[in-house]
Amino acid sequence: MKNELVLVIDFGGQYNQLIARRVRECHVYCEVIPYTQATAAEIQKRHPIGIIFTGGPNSVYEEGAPKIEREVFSLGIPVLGICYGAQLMAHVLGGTVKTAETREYGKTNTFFTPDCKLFSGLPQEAITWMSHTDYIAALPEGFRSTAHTADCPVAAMDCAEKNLYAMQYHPEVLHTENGTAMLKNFLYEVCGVSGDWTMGNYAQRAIEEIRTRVGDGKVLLALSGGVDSSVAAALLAKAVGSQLTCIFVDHGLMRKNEGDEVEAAFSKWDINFVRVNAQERFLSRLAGVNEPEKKRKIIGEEFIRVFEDEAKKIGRVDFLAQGTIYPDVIESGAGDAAVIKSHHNVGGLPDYVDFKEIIEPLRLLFKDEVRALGTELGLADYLVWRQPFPGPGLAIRILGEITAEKVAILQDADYIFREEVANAHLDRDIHQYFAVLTNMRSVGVMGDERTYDYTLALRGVTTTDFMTADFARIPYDLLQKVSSRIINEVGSINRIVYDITSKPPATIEWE
Ligand SMILES: Nc1ncnc2c1ncn2[C@@H]1O[C@H](COP(=O)(O)OP(=O)(O)OP(=O)(O)O)[C@@H](O)[C@H]1O
Ligand SMILES: O=c1[nH]c(=O)c2[nH+]cn([C@@H]3O[C@H](COP(=O)(O)O)[C@@H](O)[C@H]3O)c2[nH]1
Ligand SMILES: NC(=O)CC[C@H](N)C(=O)O
Ligand SMILES: [Mg+2]
Repeated sequence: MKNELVLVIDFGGQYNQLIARRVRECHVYCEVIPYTQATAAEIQKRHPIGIIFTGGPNSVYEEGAPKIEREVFSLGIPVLGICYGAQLMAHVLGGTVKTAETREYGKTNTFFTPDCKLFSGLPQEAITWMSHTDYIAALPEGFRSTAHTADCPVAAMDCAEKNLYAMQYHPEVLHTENGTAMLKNFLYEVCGVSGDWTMGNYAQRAIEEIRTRVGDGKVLLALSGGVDSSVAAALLAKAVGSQLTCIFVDHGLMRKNEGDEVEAAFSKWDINFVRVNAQERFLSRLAGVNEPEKKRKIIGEEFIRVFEDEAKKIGRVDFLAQGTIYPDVIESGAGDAAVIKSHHNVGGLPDYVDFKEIIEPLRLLFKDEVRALGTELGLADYLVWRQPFPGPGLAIRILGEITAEKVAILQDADYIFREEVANAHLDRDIHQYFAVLTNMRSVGVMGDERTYDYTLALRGVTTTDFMTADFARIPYDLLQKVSSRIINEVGSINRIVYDITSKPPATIEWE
C-alpha cells in the first residue's frame, strides 16, 4: 500500500530535517527533495497530498537565489511556505519582499487571526521562533495577513481559496509554541490527510529498499552493540538474512566488560556475528596523538581498514552498512553546515573506501525515532534504551595522549559511576553519563601523605535529540557516593569534578 506523501522542498534551511520529522510525528510520510528537482512536472508525477517549502539563507530578490516555478501554485496541491519559503511564495505570486530595518531573531511575541485554518483551536497570542532579515512588505493578490508581531506585519499569510499558506517564523522548532499543532492543522485541516504512516511503515519501506539495492550481494554491518547499529542490524537481518555479516570491533577503548557483553548478546541472535579484537592495532596508531580531530580521523580510518580486512575473509562484499543517524551527519558538517566534530562514521571516514556502496538506513532519523523503530522491530528494552556510546569510545574521553594505563583507570572509574546511577534508578532520566579522564594532575592529601594525581570529570546530560543538552541535576548525595568510591577503589585519581555546562556552548563529549 502506498502512503499519502508530503513533499518537503529544500531551499537550504537549517531545520529541514526537523520539518520532515514533525510531519512524521503527525503520522504522515514525507520526503525532502532539493528545490532544483521540484519542477511542477516532477511534483505532479509524485502525487503529493501537500507541499512544504523550507527556510533558506538567501534573499528571494537576489540574483541567483533559489526559485520555484509559478505553476507549482496552481497544481491544486496545498502549499505551506516557511520563512524563505513564505517569502518565495509572496515574491513569485506578485507580492514584495524587502530587507527589514529590524531583523527578528529568536523568541518573538506573535498575534494570530483565529479564523485561519492553521490556527484553529489555538491561542490568539503565542511565542514564535523567528530567524529572518527580510520580510513580506506587500501581499500578493488574493492573500491576507493572518499573524503579525511588533516588527513584522506579515508573520503569516493565506489565500484559503487556493490552499496556499505561509509562516515567517519556524513552526518546526520547539521554541515556537503550538508549532507542531499548526503543522498538524496544515496537514489535517488543509491537506486533508488521514494520517496513514507509522514506524511500522518506515521499517517495511526500509526493508524493501535494502532488498532492491543489495540484490543477492553481501553486506557487512559495523555493529557496536549500541542502539543505532543494533536497530540497523535488526532491519538488515529482516531484509537480507544470511547475506549479512555483523562485525563488532573491540578497539580496546570500550567500557569495562563491554566487549564480552556485546559478544554474549549478539551471539544469541540468528545472524553471522564476528568479534574482532583490534586493541593493539588501535592503541599503537593512537600512541603519542593528542589532538581530538586527529584521534577521530585515525579511528575512523582504522575502523574501515578492519572492515576491509574482514570483508576479504568473506569473499566479495560490495556493501558496508552503518548505524549512522541524522545528528552524526549534521555535526560532521553536512552540506553547508559547520564541522563541529568529525563523527568517526561520517566526517572521519577515509577518502578511499574499499566498498562500492554504503548503506545507512537510519541516516535521516533522530535518536528518539530510532528507539521507536527498535521497539517496533521487537528489540529488547535494554538495547533500545542503552545510553549512546561514541564509536571512538574512551579515546575521546581521555584528554591528551592515550595509554593502556589511562584506559584502565577510566574504565574502572566510569564503571562505578554507571553502577551508582543505575542503583539510584536514574539511568533513564539521565540520558548520557560518563567519566572523563582529564589531562590534569593536582595535589591532594591521602593518609597524611601528599598525592599528585589525575583529576576525573563526571558528565551527565539530559536531552531528547543530543543536538542540544542540559547538564543533569544529579543529587549531591549520589555524587558524593560516586566520588568516594572512585577515589577509594580506583587509584591514580585524587580529585573529581562535575561538568555543569550545557550544549551549546559545550558539547556532550569533551573531545
Ligand atoms: N566498536 C564498533 N564496532 C563496529 N562498528 C562500530 C563500532 N562503534 C561504532 N560503530 C559503527 O559506527 C556507527 C556510529 O556509532 P554510534 O555510536 O553513533 O552508534 P551506535 O553505537 O550504533 O549507537 P549508540 O549511539 O547507541 O552508541 C555505528 O552505528 C556502527 O555502525
Ligand atoms: O558514534 C559516534 N561517533 C563519534 O565520533 C561521536 N562523537 C560524539 N558522539 C555522540 O554524539 C552525541 C553528541 O555528542 P557531542 O555533543 O559531543 O557532539 C553524544 O551522544 C556523543 O556520545 C559520537 N558518536
Ligand atoms: N530562515 C530563513 O529562511 C531566512 C530567510 C531569508 N534569508 C531572511 O533572512 O529573511
Ligand atoms: Mg555507539
